[in-house]
Amino acid sequence: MSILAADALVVENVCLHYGAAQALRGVSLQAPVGQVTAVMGRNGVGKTSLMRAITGREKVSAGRISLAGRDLTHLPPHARARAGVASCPQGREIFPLLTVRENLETGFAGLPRAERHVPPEVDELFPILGEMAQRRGGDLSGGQQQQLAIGRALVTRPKLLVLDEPTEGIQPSVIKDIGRAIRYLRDQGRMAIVLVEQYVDFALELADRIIVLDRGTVVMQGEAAAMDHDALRRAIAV
Ligand SMILES: Nc1ncnc2c1ncn2[C@@H]1O[C@H](COP(=O)(O)OP(=O)(O)OP(=O)(O)O)[C@@H](O)[C@H]1O
Repeated sequence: MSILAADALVVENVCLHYGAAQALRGVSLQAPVGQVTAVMGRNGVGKTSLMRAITGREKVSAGRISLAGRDLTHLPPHARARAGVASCPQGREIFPLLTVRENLETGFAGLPRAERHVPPEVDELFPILGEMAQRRGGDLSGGQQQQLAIGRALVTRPKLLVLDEPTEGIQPSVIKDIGRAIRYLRDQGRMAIVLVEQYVDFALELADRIIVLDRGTVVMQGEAAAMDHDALRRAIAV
C-alpha cells in the first residue's frame, strides 16, 4: 500500500455482515483529501454497505476505519459527524416538513456556536437553495433535494464527504450542477470525497481514484486516468 497523507480516510480489511450474510469481505481503500475516490460496481455488490460502514450506520464485524489518523471504527454516527464525516445518503433523507433553511440548519448540531452559519459556498454552489429557503423540503424536486443534501453536509465543515449515488434519478442539467460542485469542493482541497456512482461517464469525469467492488471485495483499483476504461466498463456492466 502506498504511503498515505495523514488526513486521509483509511479503510482496512473491513467485513460487514447482515445476520449470516456477508456484504463486505475484507475491503481496504484510502481516500486522500483533495481527491475524489469513486466506488463502483454492479447492483448489490456492497457499495452502500461500505458507505454505511464508513458513516457508522452499520457496525463492521472486522477491520478498521480511520480519518486523519483517528480511529472511528467503534464510534456511533453522531460522533463520526463531529469527527468530520458528512454523508449524502442514498434517498437523500431530507426532512420533508422542515423548510430548506431548517434542513440546512440541522447540520449545526455538532458545531461550536460561533460556526453555526451556512457557509457562503453553499449559496454560491446551489443558488436554488437560497431562492427556496422557506419552501418545505418535501416540495423540492429530486435534483433540488440532492443539492440540499450536499448543502446540509457542507454546513458541518466536513473532512470527509460521502456521496451515495448523487445522480440517481436526477435530470441532466442538475447532474451538471452537482458535478461542478463536487469538482469545486475537490479543488478547494479541504476534504476527501468518496462517491458511489453507477453512471460511468460522471465517475470518470470526476474521479481521481476508482475502486471497483464485486461481491463484497475490491476487484479493481487505481488512478482513474491510468485505468483501462473498457475493462472498468466490463467490470461494472449489469
Ligand atoms: N439491511 C440489510 N439486511 C440484509 N441484507 C442486506 C441489507 N442491506 C443490504 N443487504 C445485502 O447486502 C448486499 C450488498 O448490498 P448493498 O446495498 O451494500 O449493495 P450496493 O452495491 O450498494 O447495491 P445498489 O447498487 O443496489 O445500491 C446485497 O446482497 C444486499 O441484498
